[in-house]
Amino acid sequence: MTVLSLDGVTVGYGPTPVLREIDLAIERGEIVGVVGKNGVGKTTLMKTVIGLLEPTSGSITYDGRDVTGLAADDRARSGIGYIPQGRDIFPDLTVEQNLRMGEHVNADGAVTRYEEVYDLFPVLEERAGQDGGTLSGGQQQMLAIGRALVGDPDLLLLDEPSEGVQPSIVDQISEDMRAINDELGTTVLFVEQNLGVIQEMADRCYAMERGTIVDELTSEEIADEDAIASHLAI
Ligand SMILES: Nc1ncnc2c1ncn2[C@@H]1O[C@H](COP(=O)(O)OP(=O)(O)OP(=O)(O)O)[C@@H](O)[C@H]1O
Repeated sequence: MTVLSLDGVTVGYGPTPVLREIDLAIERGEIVGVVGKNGVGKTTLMKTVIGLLEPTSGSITYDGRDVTGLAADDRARSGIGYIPQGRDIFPDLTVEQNLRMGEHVNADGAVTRYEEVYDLFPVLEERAGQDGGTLSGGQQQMLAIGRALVGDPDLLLLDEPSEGVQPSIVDQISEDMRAINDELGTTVLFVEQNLGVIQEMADRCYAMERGTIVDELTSEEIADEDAIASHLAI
């Protein structure tokens, strides 16, 4: 079943479009990557899906419902979680307080997943009383993922999870995302430039250039470094 589709979406920050005529479809349970060099519009795509930018034309369907005009907070409550580039955790709040922030997007009666978050990331339980700003980059990324999971999303959007994370932890983040997908059934759409993360996480990828989708890569093509390298900033 298709959980998210964009049909002919054109959007920008002013009169000039940054994304033009974007078509994509994500099936329930998939992990789909978006690759492309700096400035092609990957973050803009994420912001459009979560409702921070309104398309000038085209439509967005989530869970069988047209959400093109739906406000960002309503989209979050309907199950779209977002982990922004740079994570945006609250450095002066404790780990636990940061996680509690995730509850604010919950619809009344939604399950909050503290136990599952602490099972996935035991370090967050160990450091529950510590300020978020004292965690390493990788732990902050775990906290940002945990905060989004507390909101009980069906679809999780993740913007450059490997950025600012030391190489030894980067693999761990990819494995954690696969575990979240497997165990919680969460569908994932992520932006990434790190080849290893893309190869570890993605079932398939969309490749972007200058505001449009120019290619779709299968898992076989993702495994072939030469096929994917032209879409990355390396
Ligand atoms: N707030 C904004 N106002 C105006 N233009 C913006 C804004 N944010 C991004 N842009 C422009 O939109 C285009 C796409 O930017 P976007 O951040 O979506 O790219 P990206 O592929 O995510 O890049 P990166 O890999 O560097 O994060 C760029 O030309 C950028 O200058």
